[in-house]
Amino acid sequence: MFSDNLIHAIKFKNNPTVVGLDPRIENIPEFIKKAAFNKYGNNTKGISEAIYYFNKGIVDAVFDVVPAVKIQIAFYEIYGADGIEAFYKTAEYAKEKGLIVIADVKRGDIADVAEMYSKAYLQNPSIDAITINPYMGEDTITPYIRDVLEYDKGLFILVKTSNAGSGTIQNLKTVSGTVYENVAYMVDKISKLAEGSLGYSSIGAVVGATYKEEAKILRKIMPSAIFLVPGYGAQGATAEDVINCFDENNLGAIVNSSRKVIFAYKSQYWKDVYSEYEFAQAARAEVLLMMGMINNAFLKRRYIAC
Ligand SMILES: O=c1ccn([C@@H]2O[C@H](COP(=O)(O)O)[C@@H](O)[C@H]2O)c(=O)[nH]1
Repeated sequence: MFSDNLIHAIKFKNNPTVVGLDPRIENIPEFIKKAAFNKYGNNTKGISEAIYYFNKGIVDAVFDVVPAVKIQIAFYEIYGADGIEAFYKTAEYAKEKGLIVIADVKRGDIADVAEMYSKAYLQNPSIDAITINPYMGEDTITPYIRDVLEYDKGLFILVKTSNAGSGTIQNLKTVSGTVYENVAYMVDKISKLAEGSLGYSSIGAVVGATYKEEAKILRKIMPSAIFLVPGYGAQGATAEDVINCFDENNLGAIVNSSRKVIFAYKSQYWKDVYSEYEFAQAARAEVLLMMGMINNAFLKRRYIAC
């Protein structure tokens, strides 16, 4: 089952971090762009080849230390069919390297249309899980639930997102709590349908790392949901901020970092250590640092509790 596989991978690697493959062409090393553009031209094909080559380097550098990658489809869609090809080639490559592949597609539409989106991703052998937007209502997520069970895949439902403006809608108060709490109650109910042998569900929630207090509330409302936690690093959240997303066993969450990891070679911290030719080693160093920070935060939490 998806949730069992994810929990096993997190335990095996002792690492709950996920590398986000959100390639921005302007940040990809010049030597990669030069090679791809010389071969295919500075067009959607050349850019998509550069992206794929870059992603491959990142995957090769981190596959043994992280359980999963999250691929944000927007960075591929922008390059049309060539970009989509790079998206699927990246997913296939990551899968070949034994990684769990999360496609961050944030779909949401009426049920008839959702059925198409659901099949498009959840039937694909290279994709293990997707993100969806539930804000059109419970009926719109039913097709995904069916496919999660049929194809043994995972689902991460947006509950409380990491962006600064998420409160304008998600924090609105209703007679039964905030909007995001109500969505969490719905996710909790649905997640019971897909619980694995380790007590975690293949139907999880997206909870932003940038909302520490909300995460504490949400952890209680959805005890068996695995949280996909974006917002670490580039959006400002730290290991201390994500700790509330984890349960008392230090499980139940995976923390994503995209820009901060994949473009680490350009950062203030690593730029004097790694050259652009060593972009992948820099990403590995950043991810190991993140892993260390989160594992330290677990120790600190236990120490304080004693
Ligand atoms: O609430 C959300 C949901 C998804 N995301 C996605 O996570 C990454 C964040 O990238 P960083 O570079 O680490 O900031 C990106 O793919 C978003 O689409 C999110 O940020 N917040």
